[in-house]
Amino acid sequence: METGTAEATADATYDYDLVVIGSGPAGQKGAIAAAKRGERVAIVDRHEMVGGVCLHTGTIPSKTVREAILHLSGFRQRLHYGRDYVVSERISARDLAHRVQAVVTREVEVVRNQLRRNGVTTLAGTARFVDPHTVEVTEADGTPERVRGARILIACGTRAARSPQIPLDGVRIFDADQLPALAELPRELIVVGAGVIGLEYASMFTALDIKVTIIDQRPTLLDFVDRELIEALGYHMRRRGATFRLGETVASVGVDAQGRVEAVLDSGKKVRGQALLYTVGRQSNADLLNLDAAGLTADARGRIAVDECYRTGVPHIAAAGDVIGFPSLASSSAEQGRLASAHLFGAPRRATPAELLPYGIYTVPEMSMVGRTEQELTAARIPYEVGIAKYEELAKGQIVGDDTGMLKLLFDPTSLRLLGVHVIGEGATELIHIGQAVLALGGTIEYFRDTVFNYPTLAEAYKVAAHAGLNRL
Ligand SMILES: Cc1cc2nc3c(=O)[nH]c(=O)nc-3n(C[C@H](O)[C@H](O)[C@H](O)COP(=O)(O)OP(=O)(O)OC[C@H]3O[C@@H](n4cnc5c(N)ncnc54)[C@H](O)[C@@H]3O)c2cc1C
Ligand SMILES: NC(=O)c1ccc[n+]([C@@H]2O[C@H](COP(=O)([O-])OP(=O)(O)OC[C@H]3O[C@@H](n4cnc5c(N)ncnc54)[C@H](O)[C@@H]3O)[C@@H](O)[C@H]2O)c1
Repeated sequence: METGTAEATADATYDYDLVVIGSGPAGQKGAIAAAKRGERVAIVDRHEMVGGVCLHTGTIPSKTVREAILHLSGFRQRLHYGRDYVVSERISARDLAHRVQAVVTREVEVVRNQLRRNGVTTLAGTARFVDPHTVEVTEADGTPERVRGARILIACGTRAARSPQIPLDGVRIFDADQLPALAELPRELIVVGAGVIGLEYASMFTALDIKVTIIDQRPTLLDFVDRELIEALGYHMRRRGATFRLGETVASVGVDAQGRVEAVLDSGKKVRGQALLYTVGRQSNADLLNLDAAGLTADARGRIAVDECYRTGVPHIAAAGDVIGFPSLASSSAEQGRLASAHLFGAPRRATPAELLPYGIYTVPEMSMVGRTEQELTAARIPYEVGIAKYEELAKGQIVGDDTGMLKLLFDPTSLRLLGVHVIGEGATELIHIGQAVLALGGTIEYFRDTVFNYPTLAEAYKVAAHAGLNRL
């Protein structure tokens, strides 16, 4: 196996020390990490996709839409001014798209500048392997160019999974990749697939008083999330008019004679609505890479297998991000890209252990977690105690207009070591990092009891929960 910068740069037959396929979080961070070491790096992506799914159709657009909805609907102020309070009487798809466009344009600039400043060459086009060191980059006009890399990082990510039974038109029947470009908001929406994407969008739309029906073949929602949080989410969404049809599989989708979208379920039922969002998972882009030519294979779901150093079966080729599967998050993909790049150049770094990865789920209300759930601890027969703080007990909860949030600490009743943190409510995805730090450092919940937090803050929930937990012992 080739390692070390010297051998790679000494070999004049390579155009680059590293060629990166895909400019999402994994590709970007992998490319920049190598460039910072002084390597010659090229990154390949279609011109209009620089920044990846993360920037153009995934994380950034969806979180911007969420923020725009919460702002324009006056959702956060309803505790103070009543459930009918709105900031803008008519919220259109154009209002949301305008905000997405502004954020994406700015972020694309940031990504392009970062790559340029670090001397990374951007090659516009789609890459496919010709041999294990050569990729052919085909530009939009069809012109091919071949580049040779001493090392290659595959970070080609995913696209929305599609099915011939679901005739997407991007107007009435659409997937998450098409949603940010919608011309009109429906008054009622069917969401097929209650994974993270489906639930995030479904809950955002209920905040706009759009009538949402959520269908999923599984009987329960997001099994990796604390059950109390899921119950709370379901309660809030139902209160805003959402209907859940769980344990039901969608067999096909069509449009009826009245122009209404109709989802036909395996059970024979039909669910009708004005529009349908299809979010049943993601499909890897590895099928477009001609992996055979590189001596690589992907599994049935298009995922490329890697070892703990992100190396594929071909030692000079690494893979990172969604194309390697779990956990398929922008946050972890970026870190995997950095680590893969470091390993490729023989400078290994330690990865964050999986149990310390935080999850942020931007439903309304948002949820976040780190460490273990009650279900996992019970299954592993690990004794635990619980400390809960409700936002209604916090002055800041009242101030920001959230009196339904909750923070839950799970800890060892003997050693008092923190085992898990689960939060639902305003600021959950930010708050979680306090718990993550204590968990990573092997701390106990006495830390929260003995620390002075700013007042008034939502972070104070840690102290309230720690006291509540200790009182139960
Ligand atoms: C709707 C939605 C919301 C999400 N929200 C969150 C969130 O809130 N938080 C979070 O952490 N994660 C979120 N995610 C997941 C996150 O977006 C992904 O985990 C992340 O984008 C994966 O990064 P990546 O680098 O693997 O690839 P991607 O971001 O998928 O980028 C891959 C890039 O590779 C390019 N590419 C593919 N094939 C080729 C080829 N042959 N040649 C050249 N280029 C190629 C593509 O054009 C694309 O630009 C969300 C995803 C979606 C869809
Ligand atoms: N905040 C975040 O971190 C965030 C946000 C969005 C997306 N993501 C990432 O994106 C990835 C993809 O998310 P996703 O929600 O598309 O996929 P998913 O695989 O998580 O969920 C798809 C859901 O669709 C259901 N389903 C599949 N076929 C069906 C059918 N015919 N009828 C009814 N239900 C059906 C499945 O049971 C499943 O619950 C996730 O793995 C996640 O990591 C992360």
